[in-house]
Amino acid sequence: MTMFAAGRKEMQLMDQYTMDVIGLPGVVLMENAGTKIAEEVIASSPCENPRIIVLAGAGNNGGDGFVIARKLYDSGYDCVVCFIADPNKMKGDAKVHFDVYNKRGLPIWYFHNNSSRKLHNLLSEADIIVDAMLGTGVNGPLREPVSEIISFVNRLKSKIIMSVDIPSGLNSDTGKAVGMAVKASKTVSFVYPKKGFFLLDGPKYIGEWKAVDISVPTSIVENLDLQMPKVITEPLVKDVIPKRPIDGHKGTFGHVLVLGGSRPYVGAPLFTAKSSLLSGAGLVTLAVPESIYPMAASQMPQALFFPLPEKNGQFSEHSLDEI
Ligand SMILES: NC(=O)C1=CN([C@@H]2O[C@H](COP(=O)(O)OP(=O)(O)OC[C@H]3O[C@@H](n4cnc5c(N)ncnc54)[C@H](O)[C@@H]3O)[C@@H](O)[C@H]2O)[C@@H](O)CC1
Ligand SMILES: [K+]
Repeated sequence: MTMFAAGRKEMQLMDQYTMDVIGLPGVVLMENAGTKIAEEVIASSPCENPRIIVLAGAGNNGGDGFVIARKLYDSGYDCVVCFIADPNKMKGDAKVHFDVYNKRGLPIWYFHNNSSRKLHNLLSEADIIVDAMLGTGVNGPLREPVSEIISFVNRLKSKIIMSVDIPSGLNSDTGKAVGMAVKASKTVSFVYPKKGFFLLDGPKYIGEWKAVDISVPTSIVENLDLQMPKVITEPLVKDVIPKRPIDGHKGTFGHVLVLGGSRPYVGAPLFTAKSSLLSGAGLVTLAVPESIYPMAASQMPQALFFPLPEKNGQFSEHSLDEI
């Protein structure tokens, strides 16, 4: 499967198509999303009975958090949701899962202005922190209490911090962390990794990343003609590099001519020739100004050499005739 890097818009279009055209409701996607993350949390568990805290916001990322906590609870884990927003702001699919969680009477703790110390204690005692505060819907500089909570989470040592879809605070399109973002040890993203994982601040925040299927079919990319950058993965590289015939030899894998260098710049043609051989070329010929030929040849005996006429340490016009 081709791995694309998706932006916020593309994810919205794919989710919407799955719901409106295919007919799979958003609450089902959220159930799938939460189930997949709960499996990842269990697989990453550092001990037999980890204490798990799920930080949940009021949007759909927080809705995922409620599913994750319910699944973990039902699998026998010690898990509590810390809800960091105003419950009255919950709506849509997230509200459905918030209500399900509460009707089950599962553990929840509501963060409020004077409860920072209690939250710090809860976080300090946790083995795993699941970050479901903000997802692709983050907009503008972080507001309180999210920024205070993120700065505390980032100061904690030796915890597993798993971000749901994207580290809270990171922009999924640009990779910009406006002020700050959660420094995740692992980010588990839905359908595709987000473009922001690979841009600007992204690589500093995402930790290890993984994309999981939530029943949004990837064929939608073609149906909607979405244009997204490809992520260079091992399967993609294997697909792109031609297969080497079993009876192949140096004559079958192509012959690269490296033309370059001058008296002060000997390294560039040598690096290019070495890279060519490492990339699979059968033969490499280095055409260099004749005065640097002895030095270049001593560095790379595996290449063929073609010294060319020079003037003041650079190719002269007579080189053209030889080439
Ligand atoms: N059906 C769907 O659309 C699905 C969505 N999913 C989840 O939904 C997420 C996107 O959900 P939403 O679009 O609801 O957005 P988010 O949940 O990412 O963010 C919206 C919430 O963040 C708050 N917020 C935004 N900017 C803020 C800031 N600068 N400071 C403080 N608070 C801020 C908003 O007040 C709102 O409560 C995805 O990342 C993914 O986790 C998944 O459940 C899969 C299915
Ligand atoms: K998140």
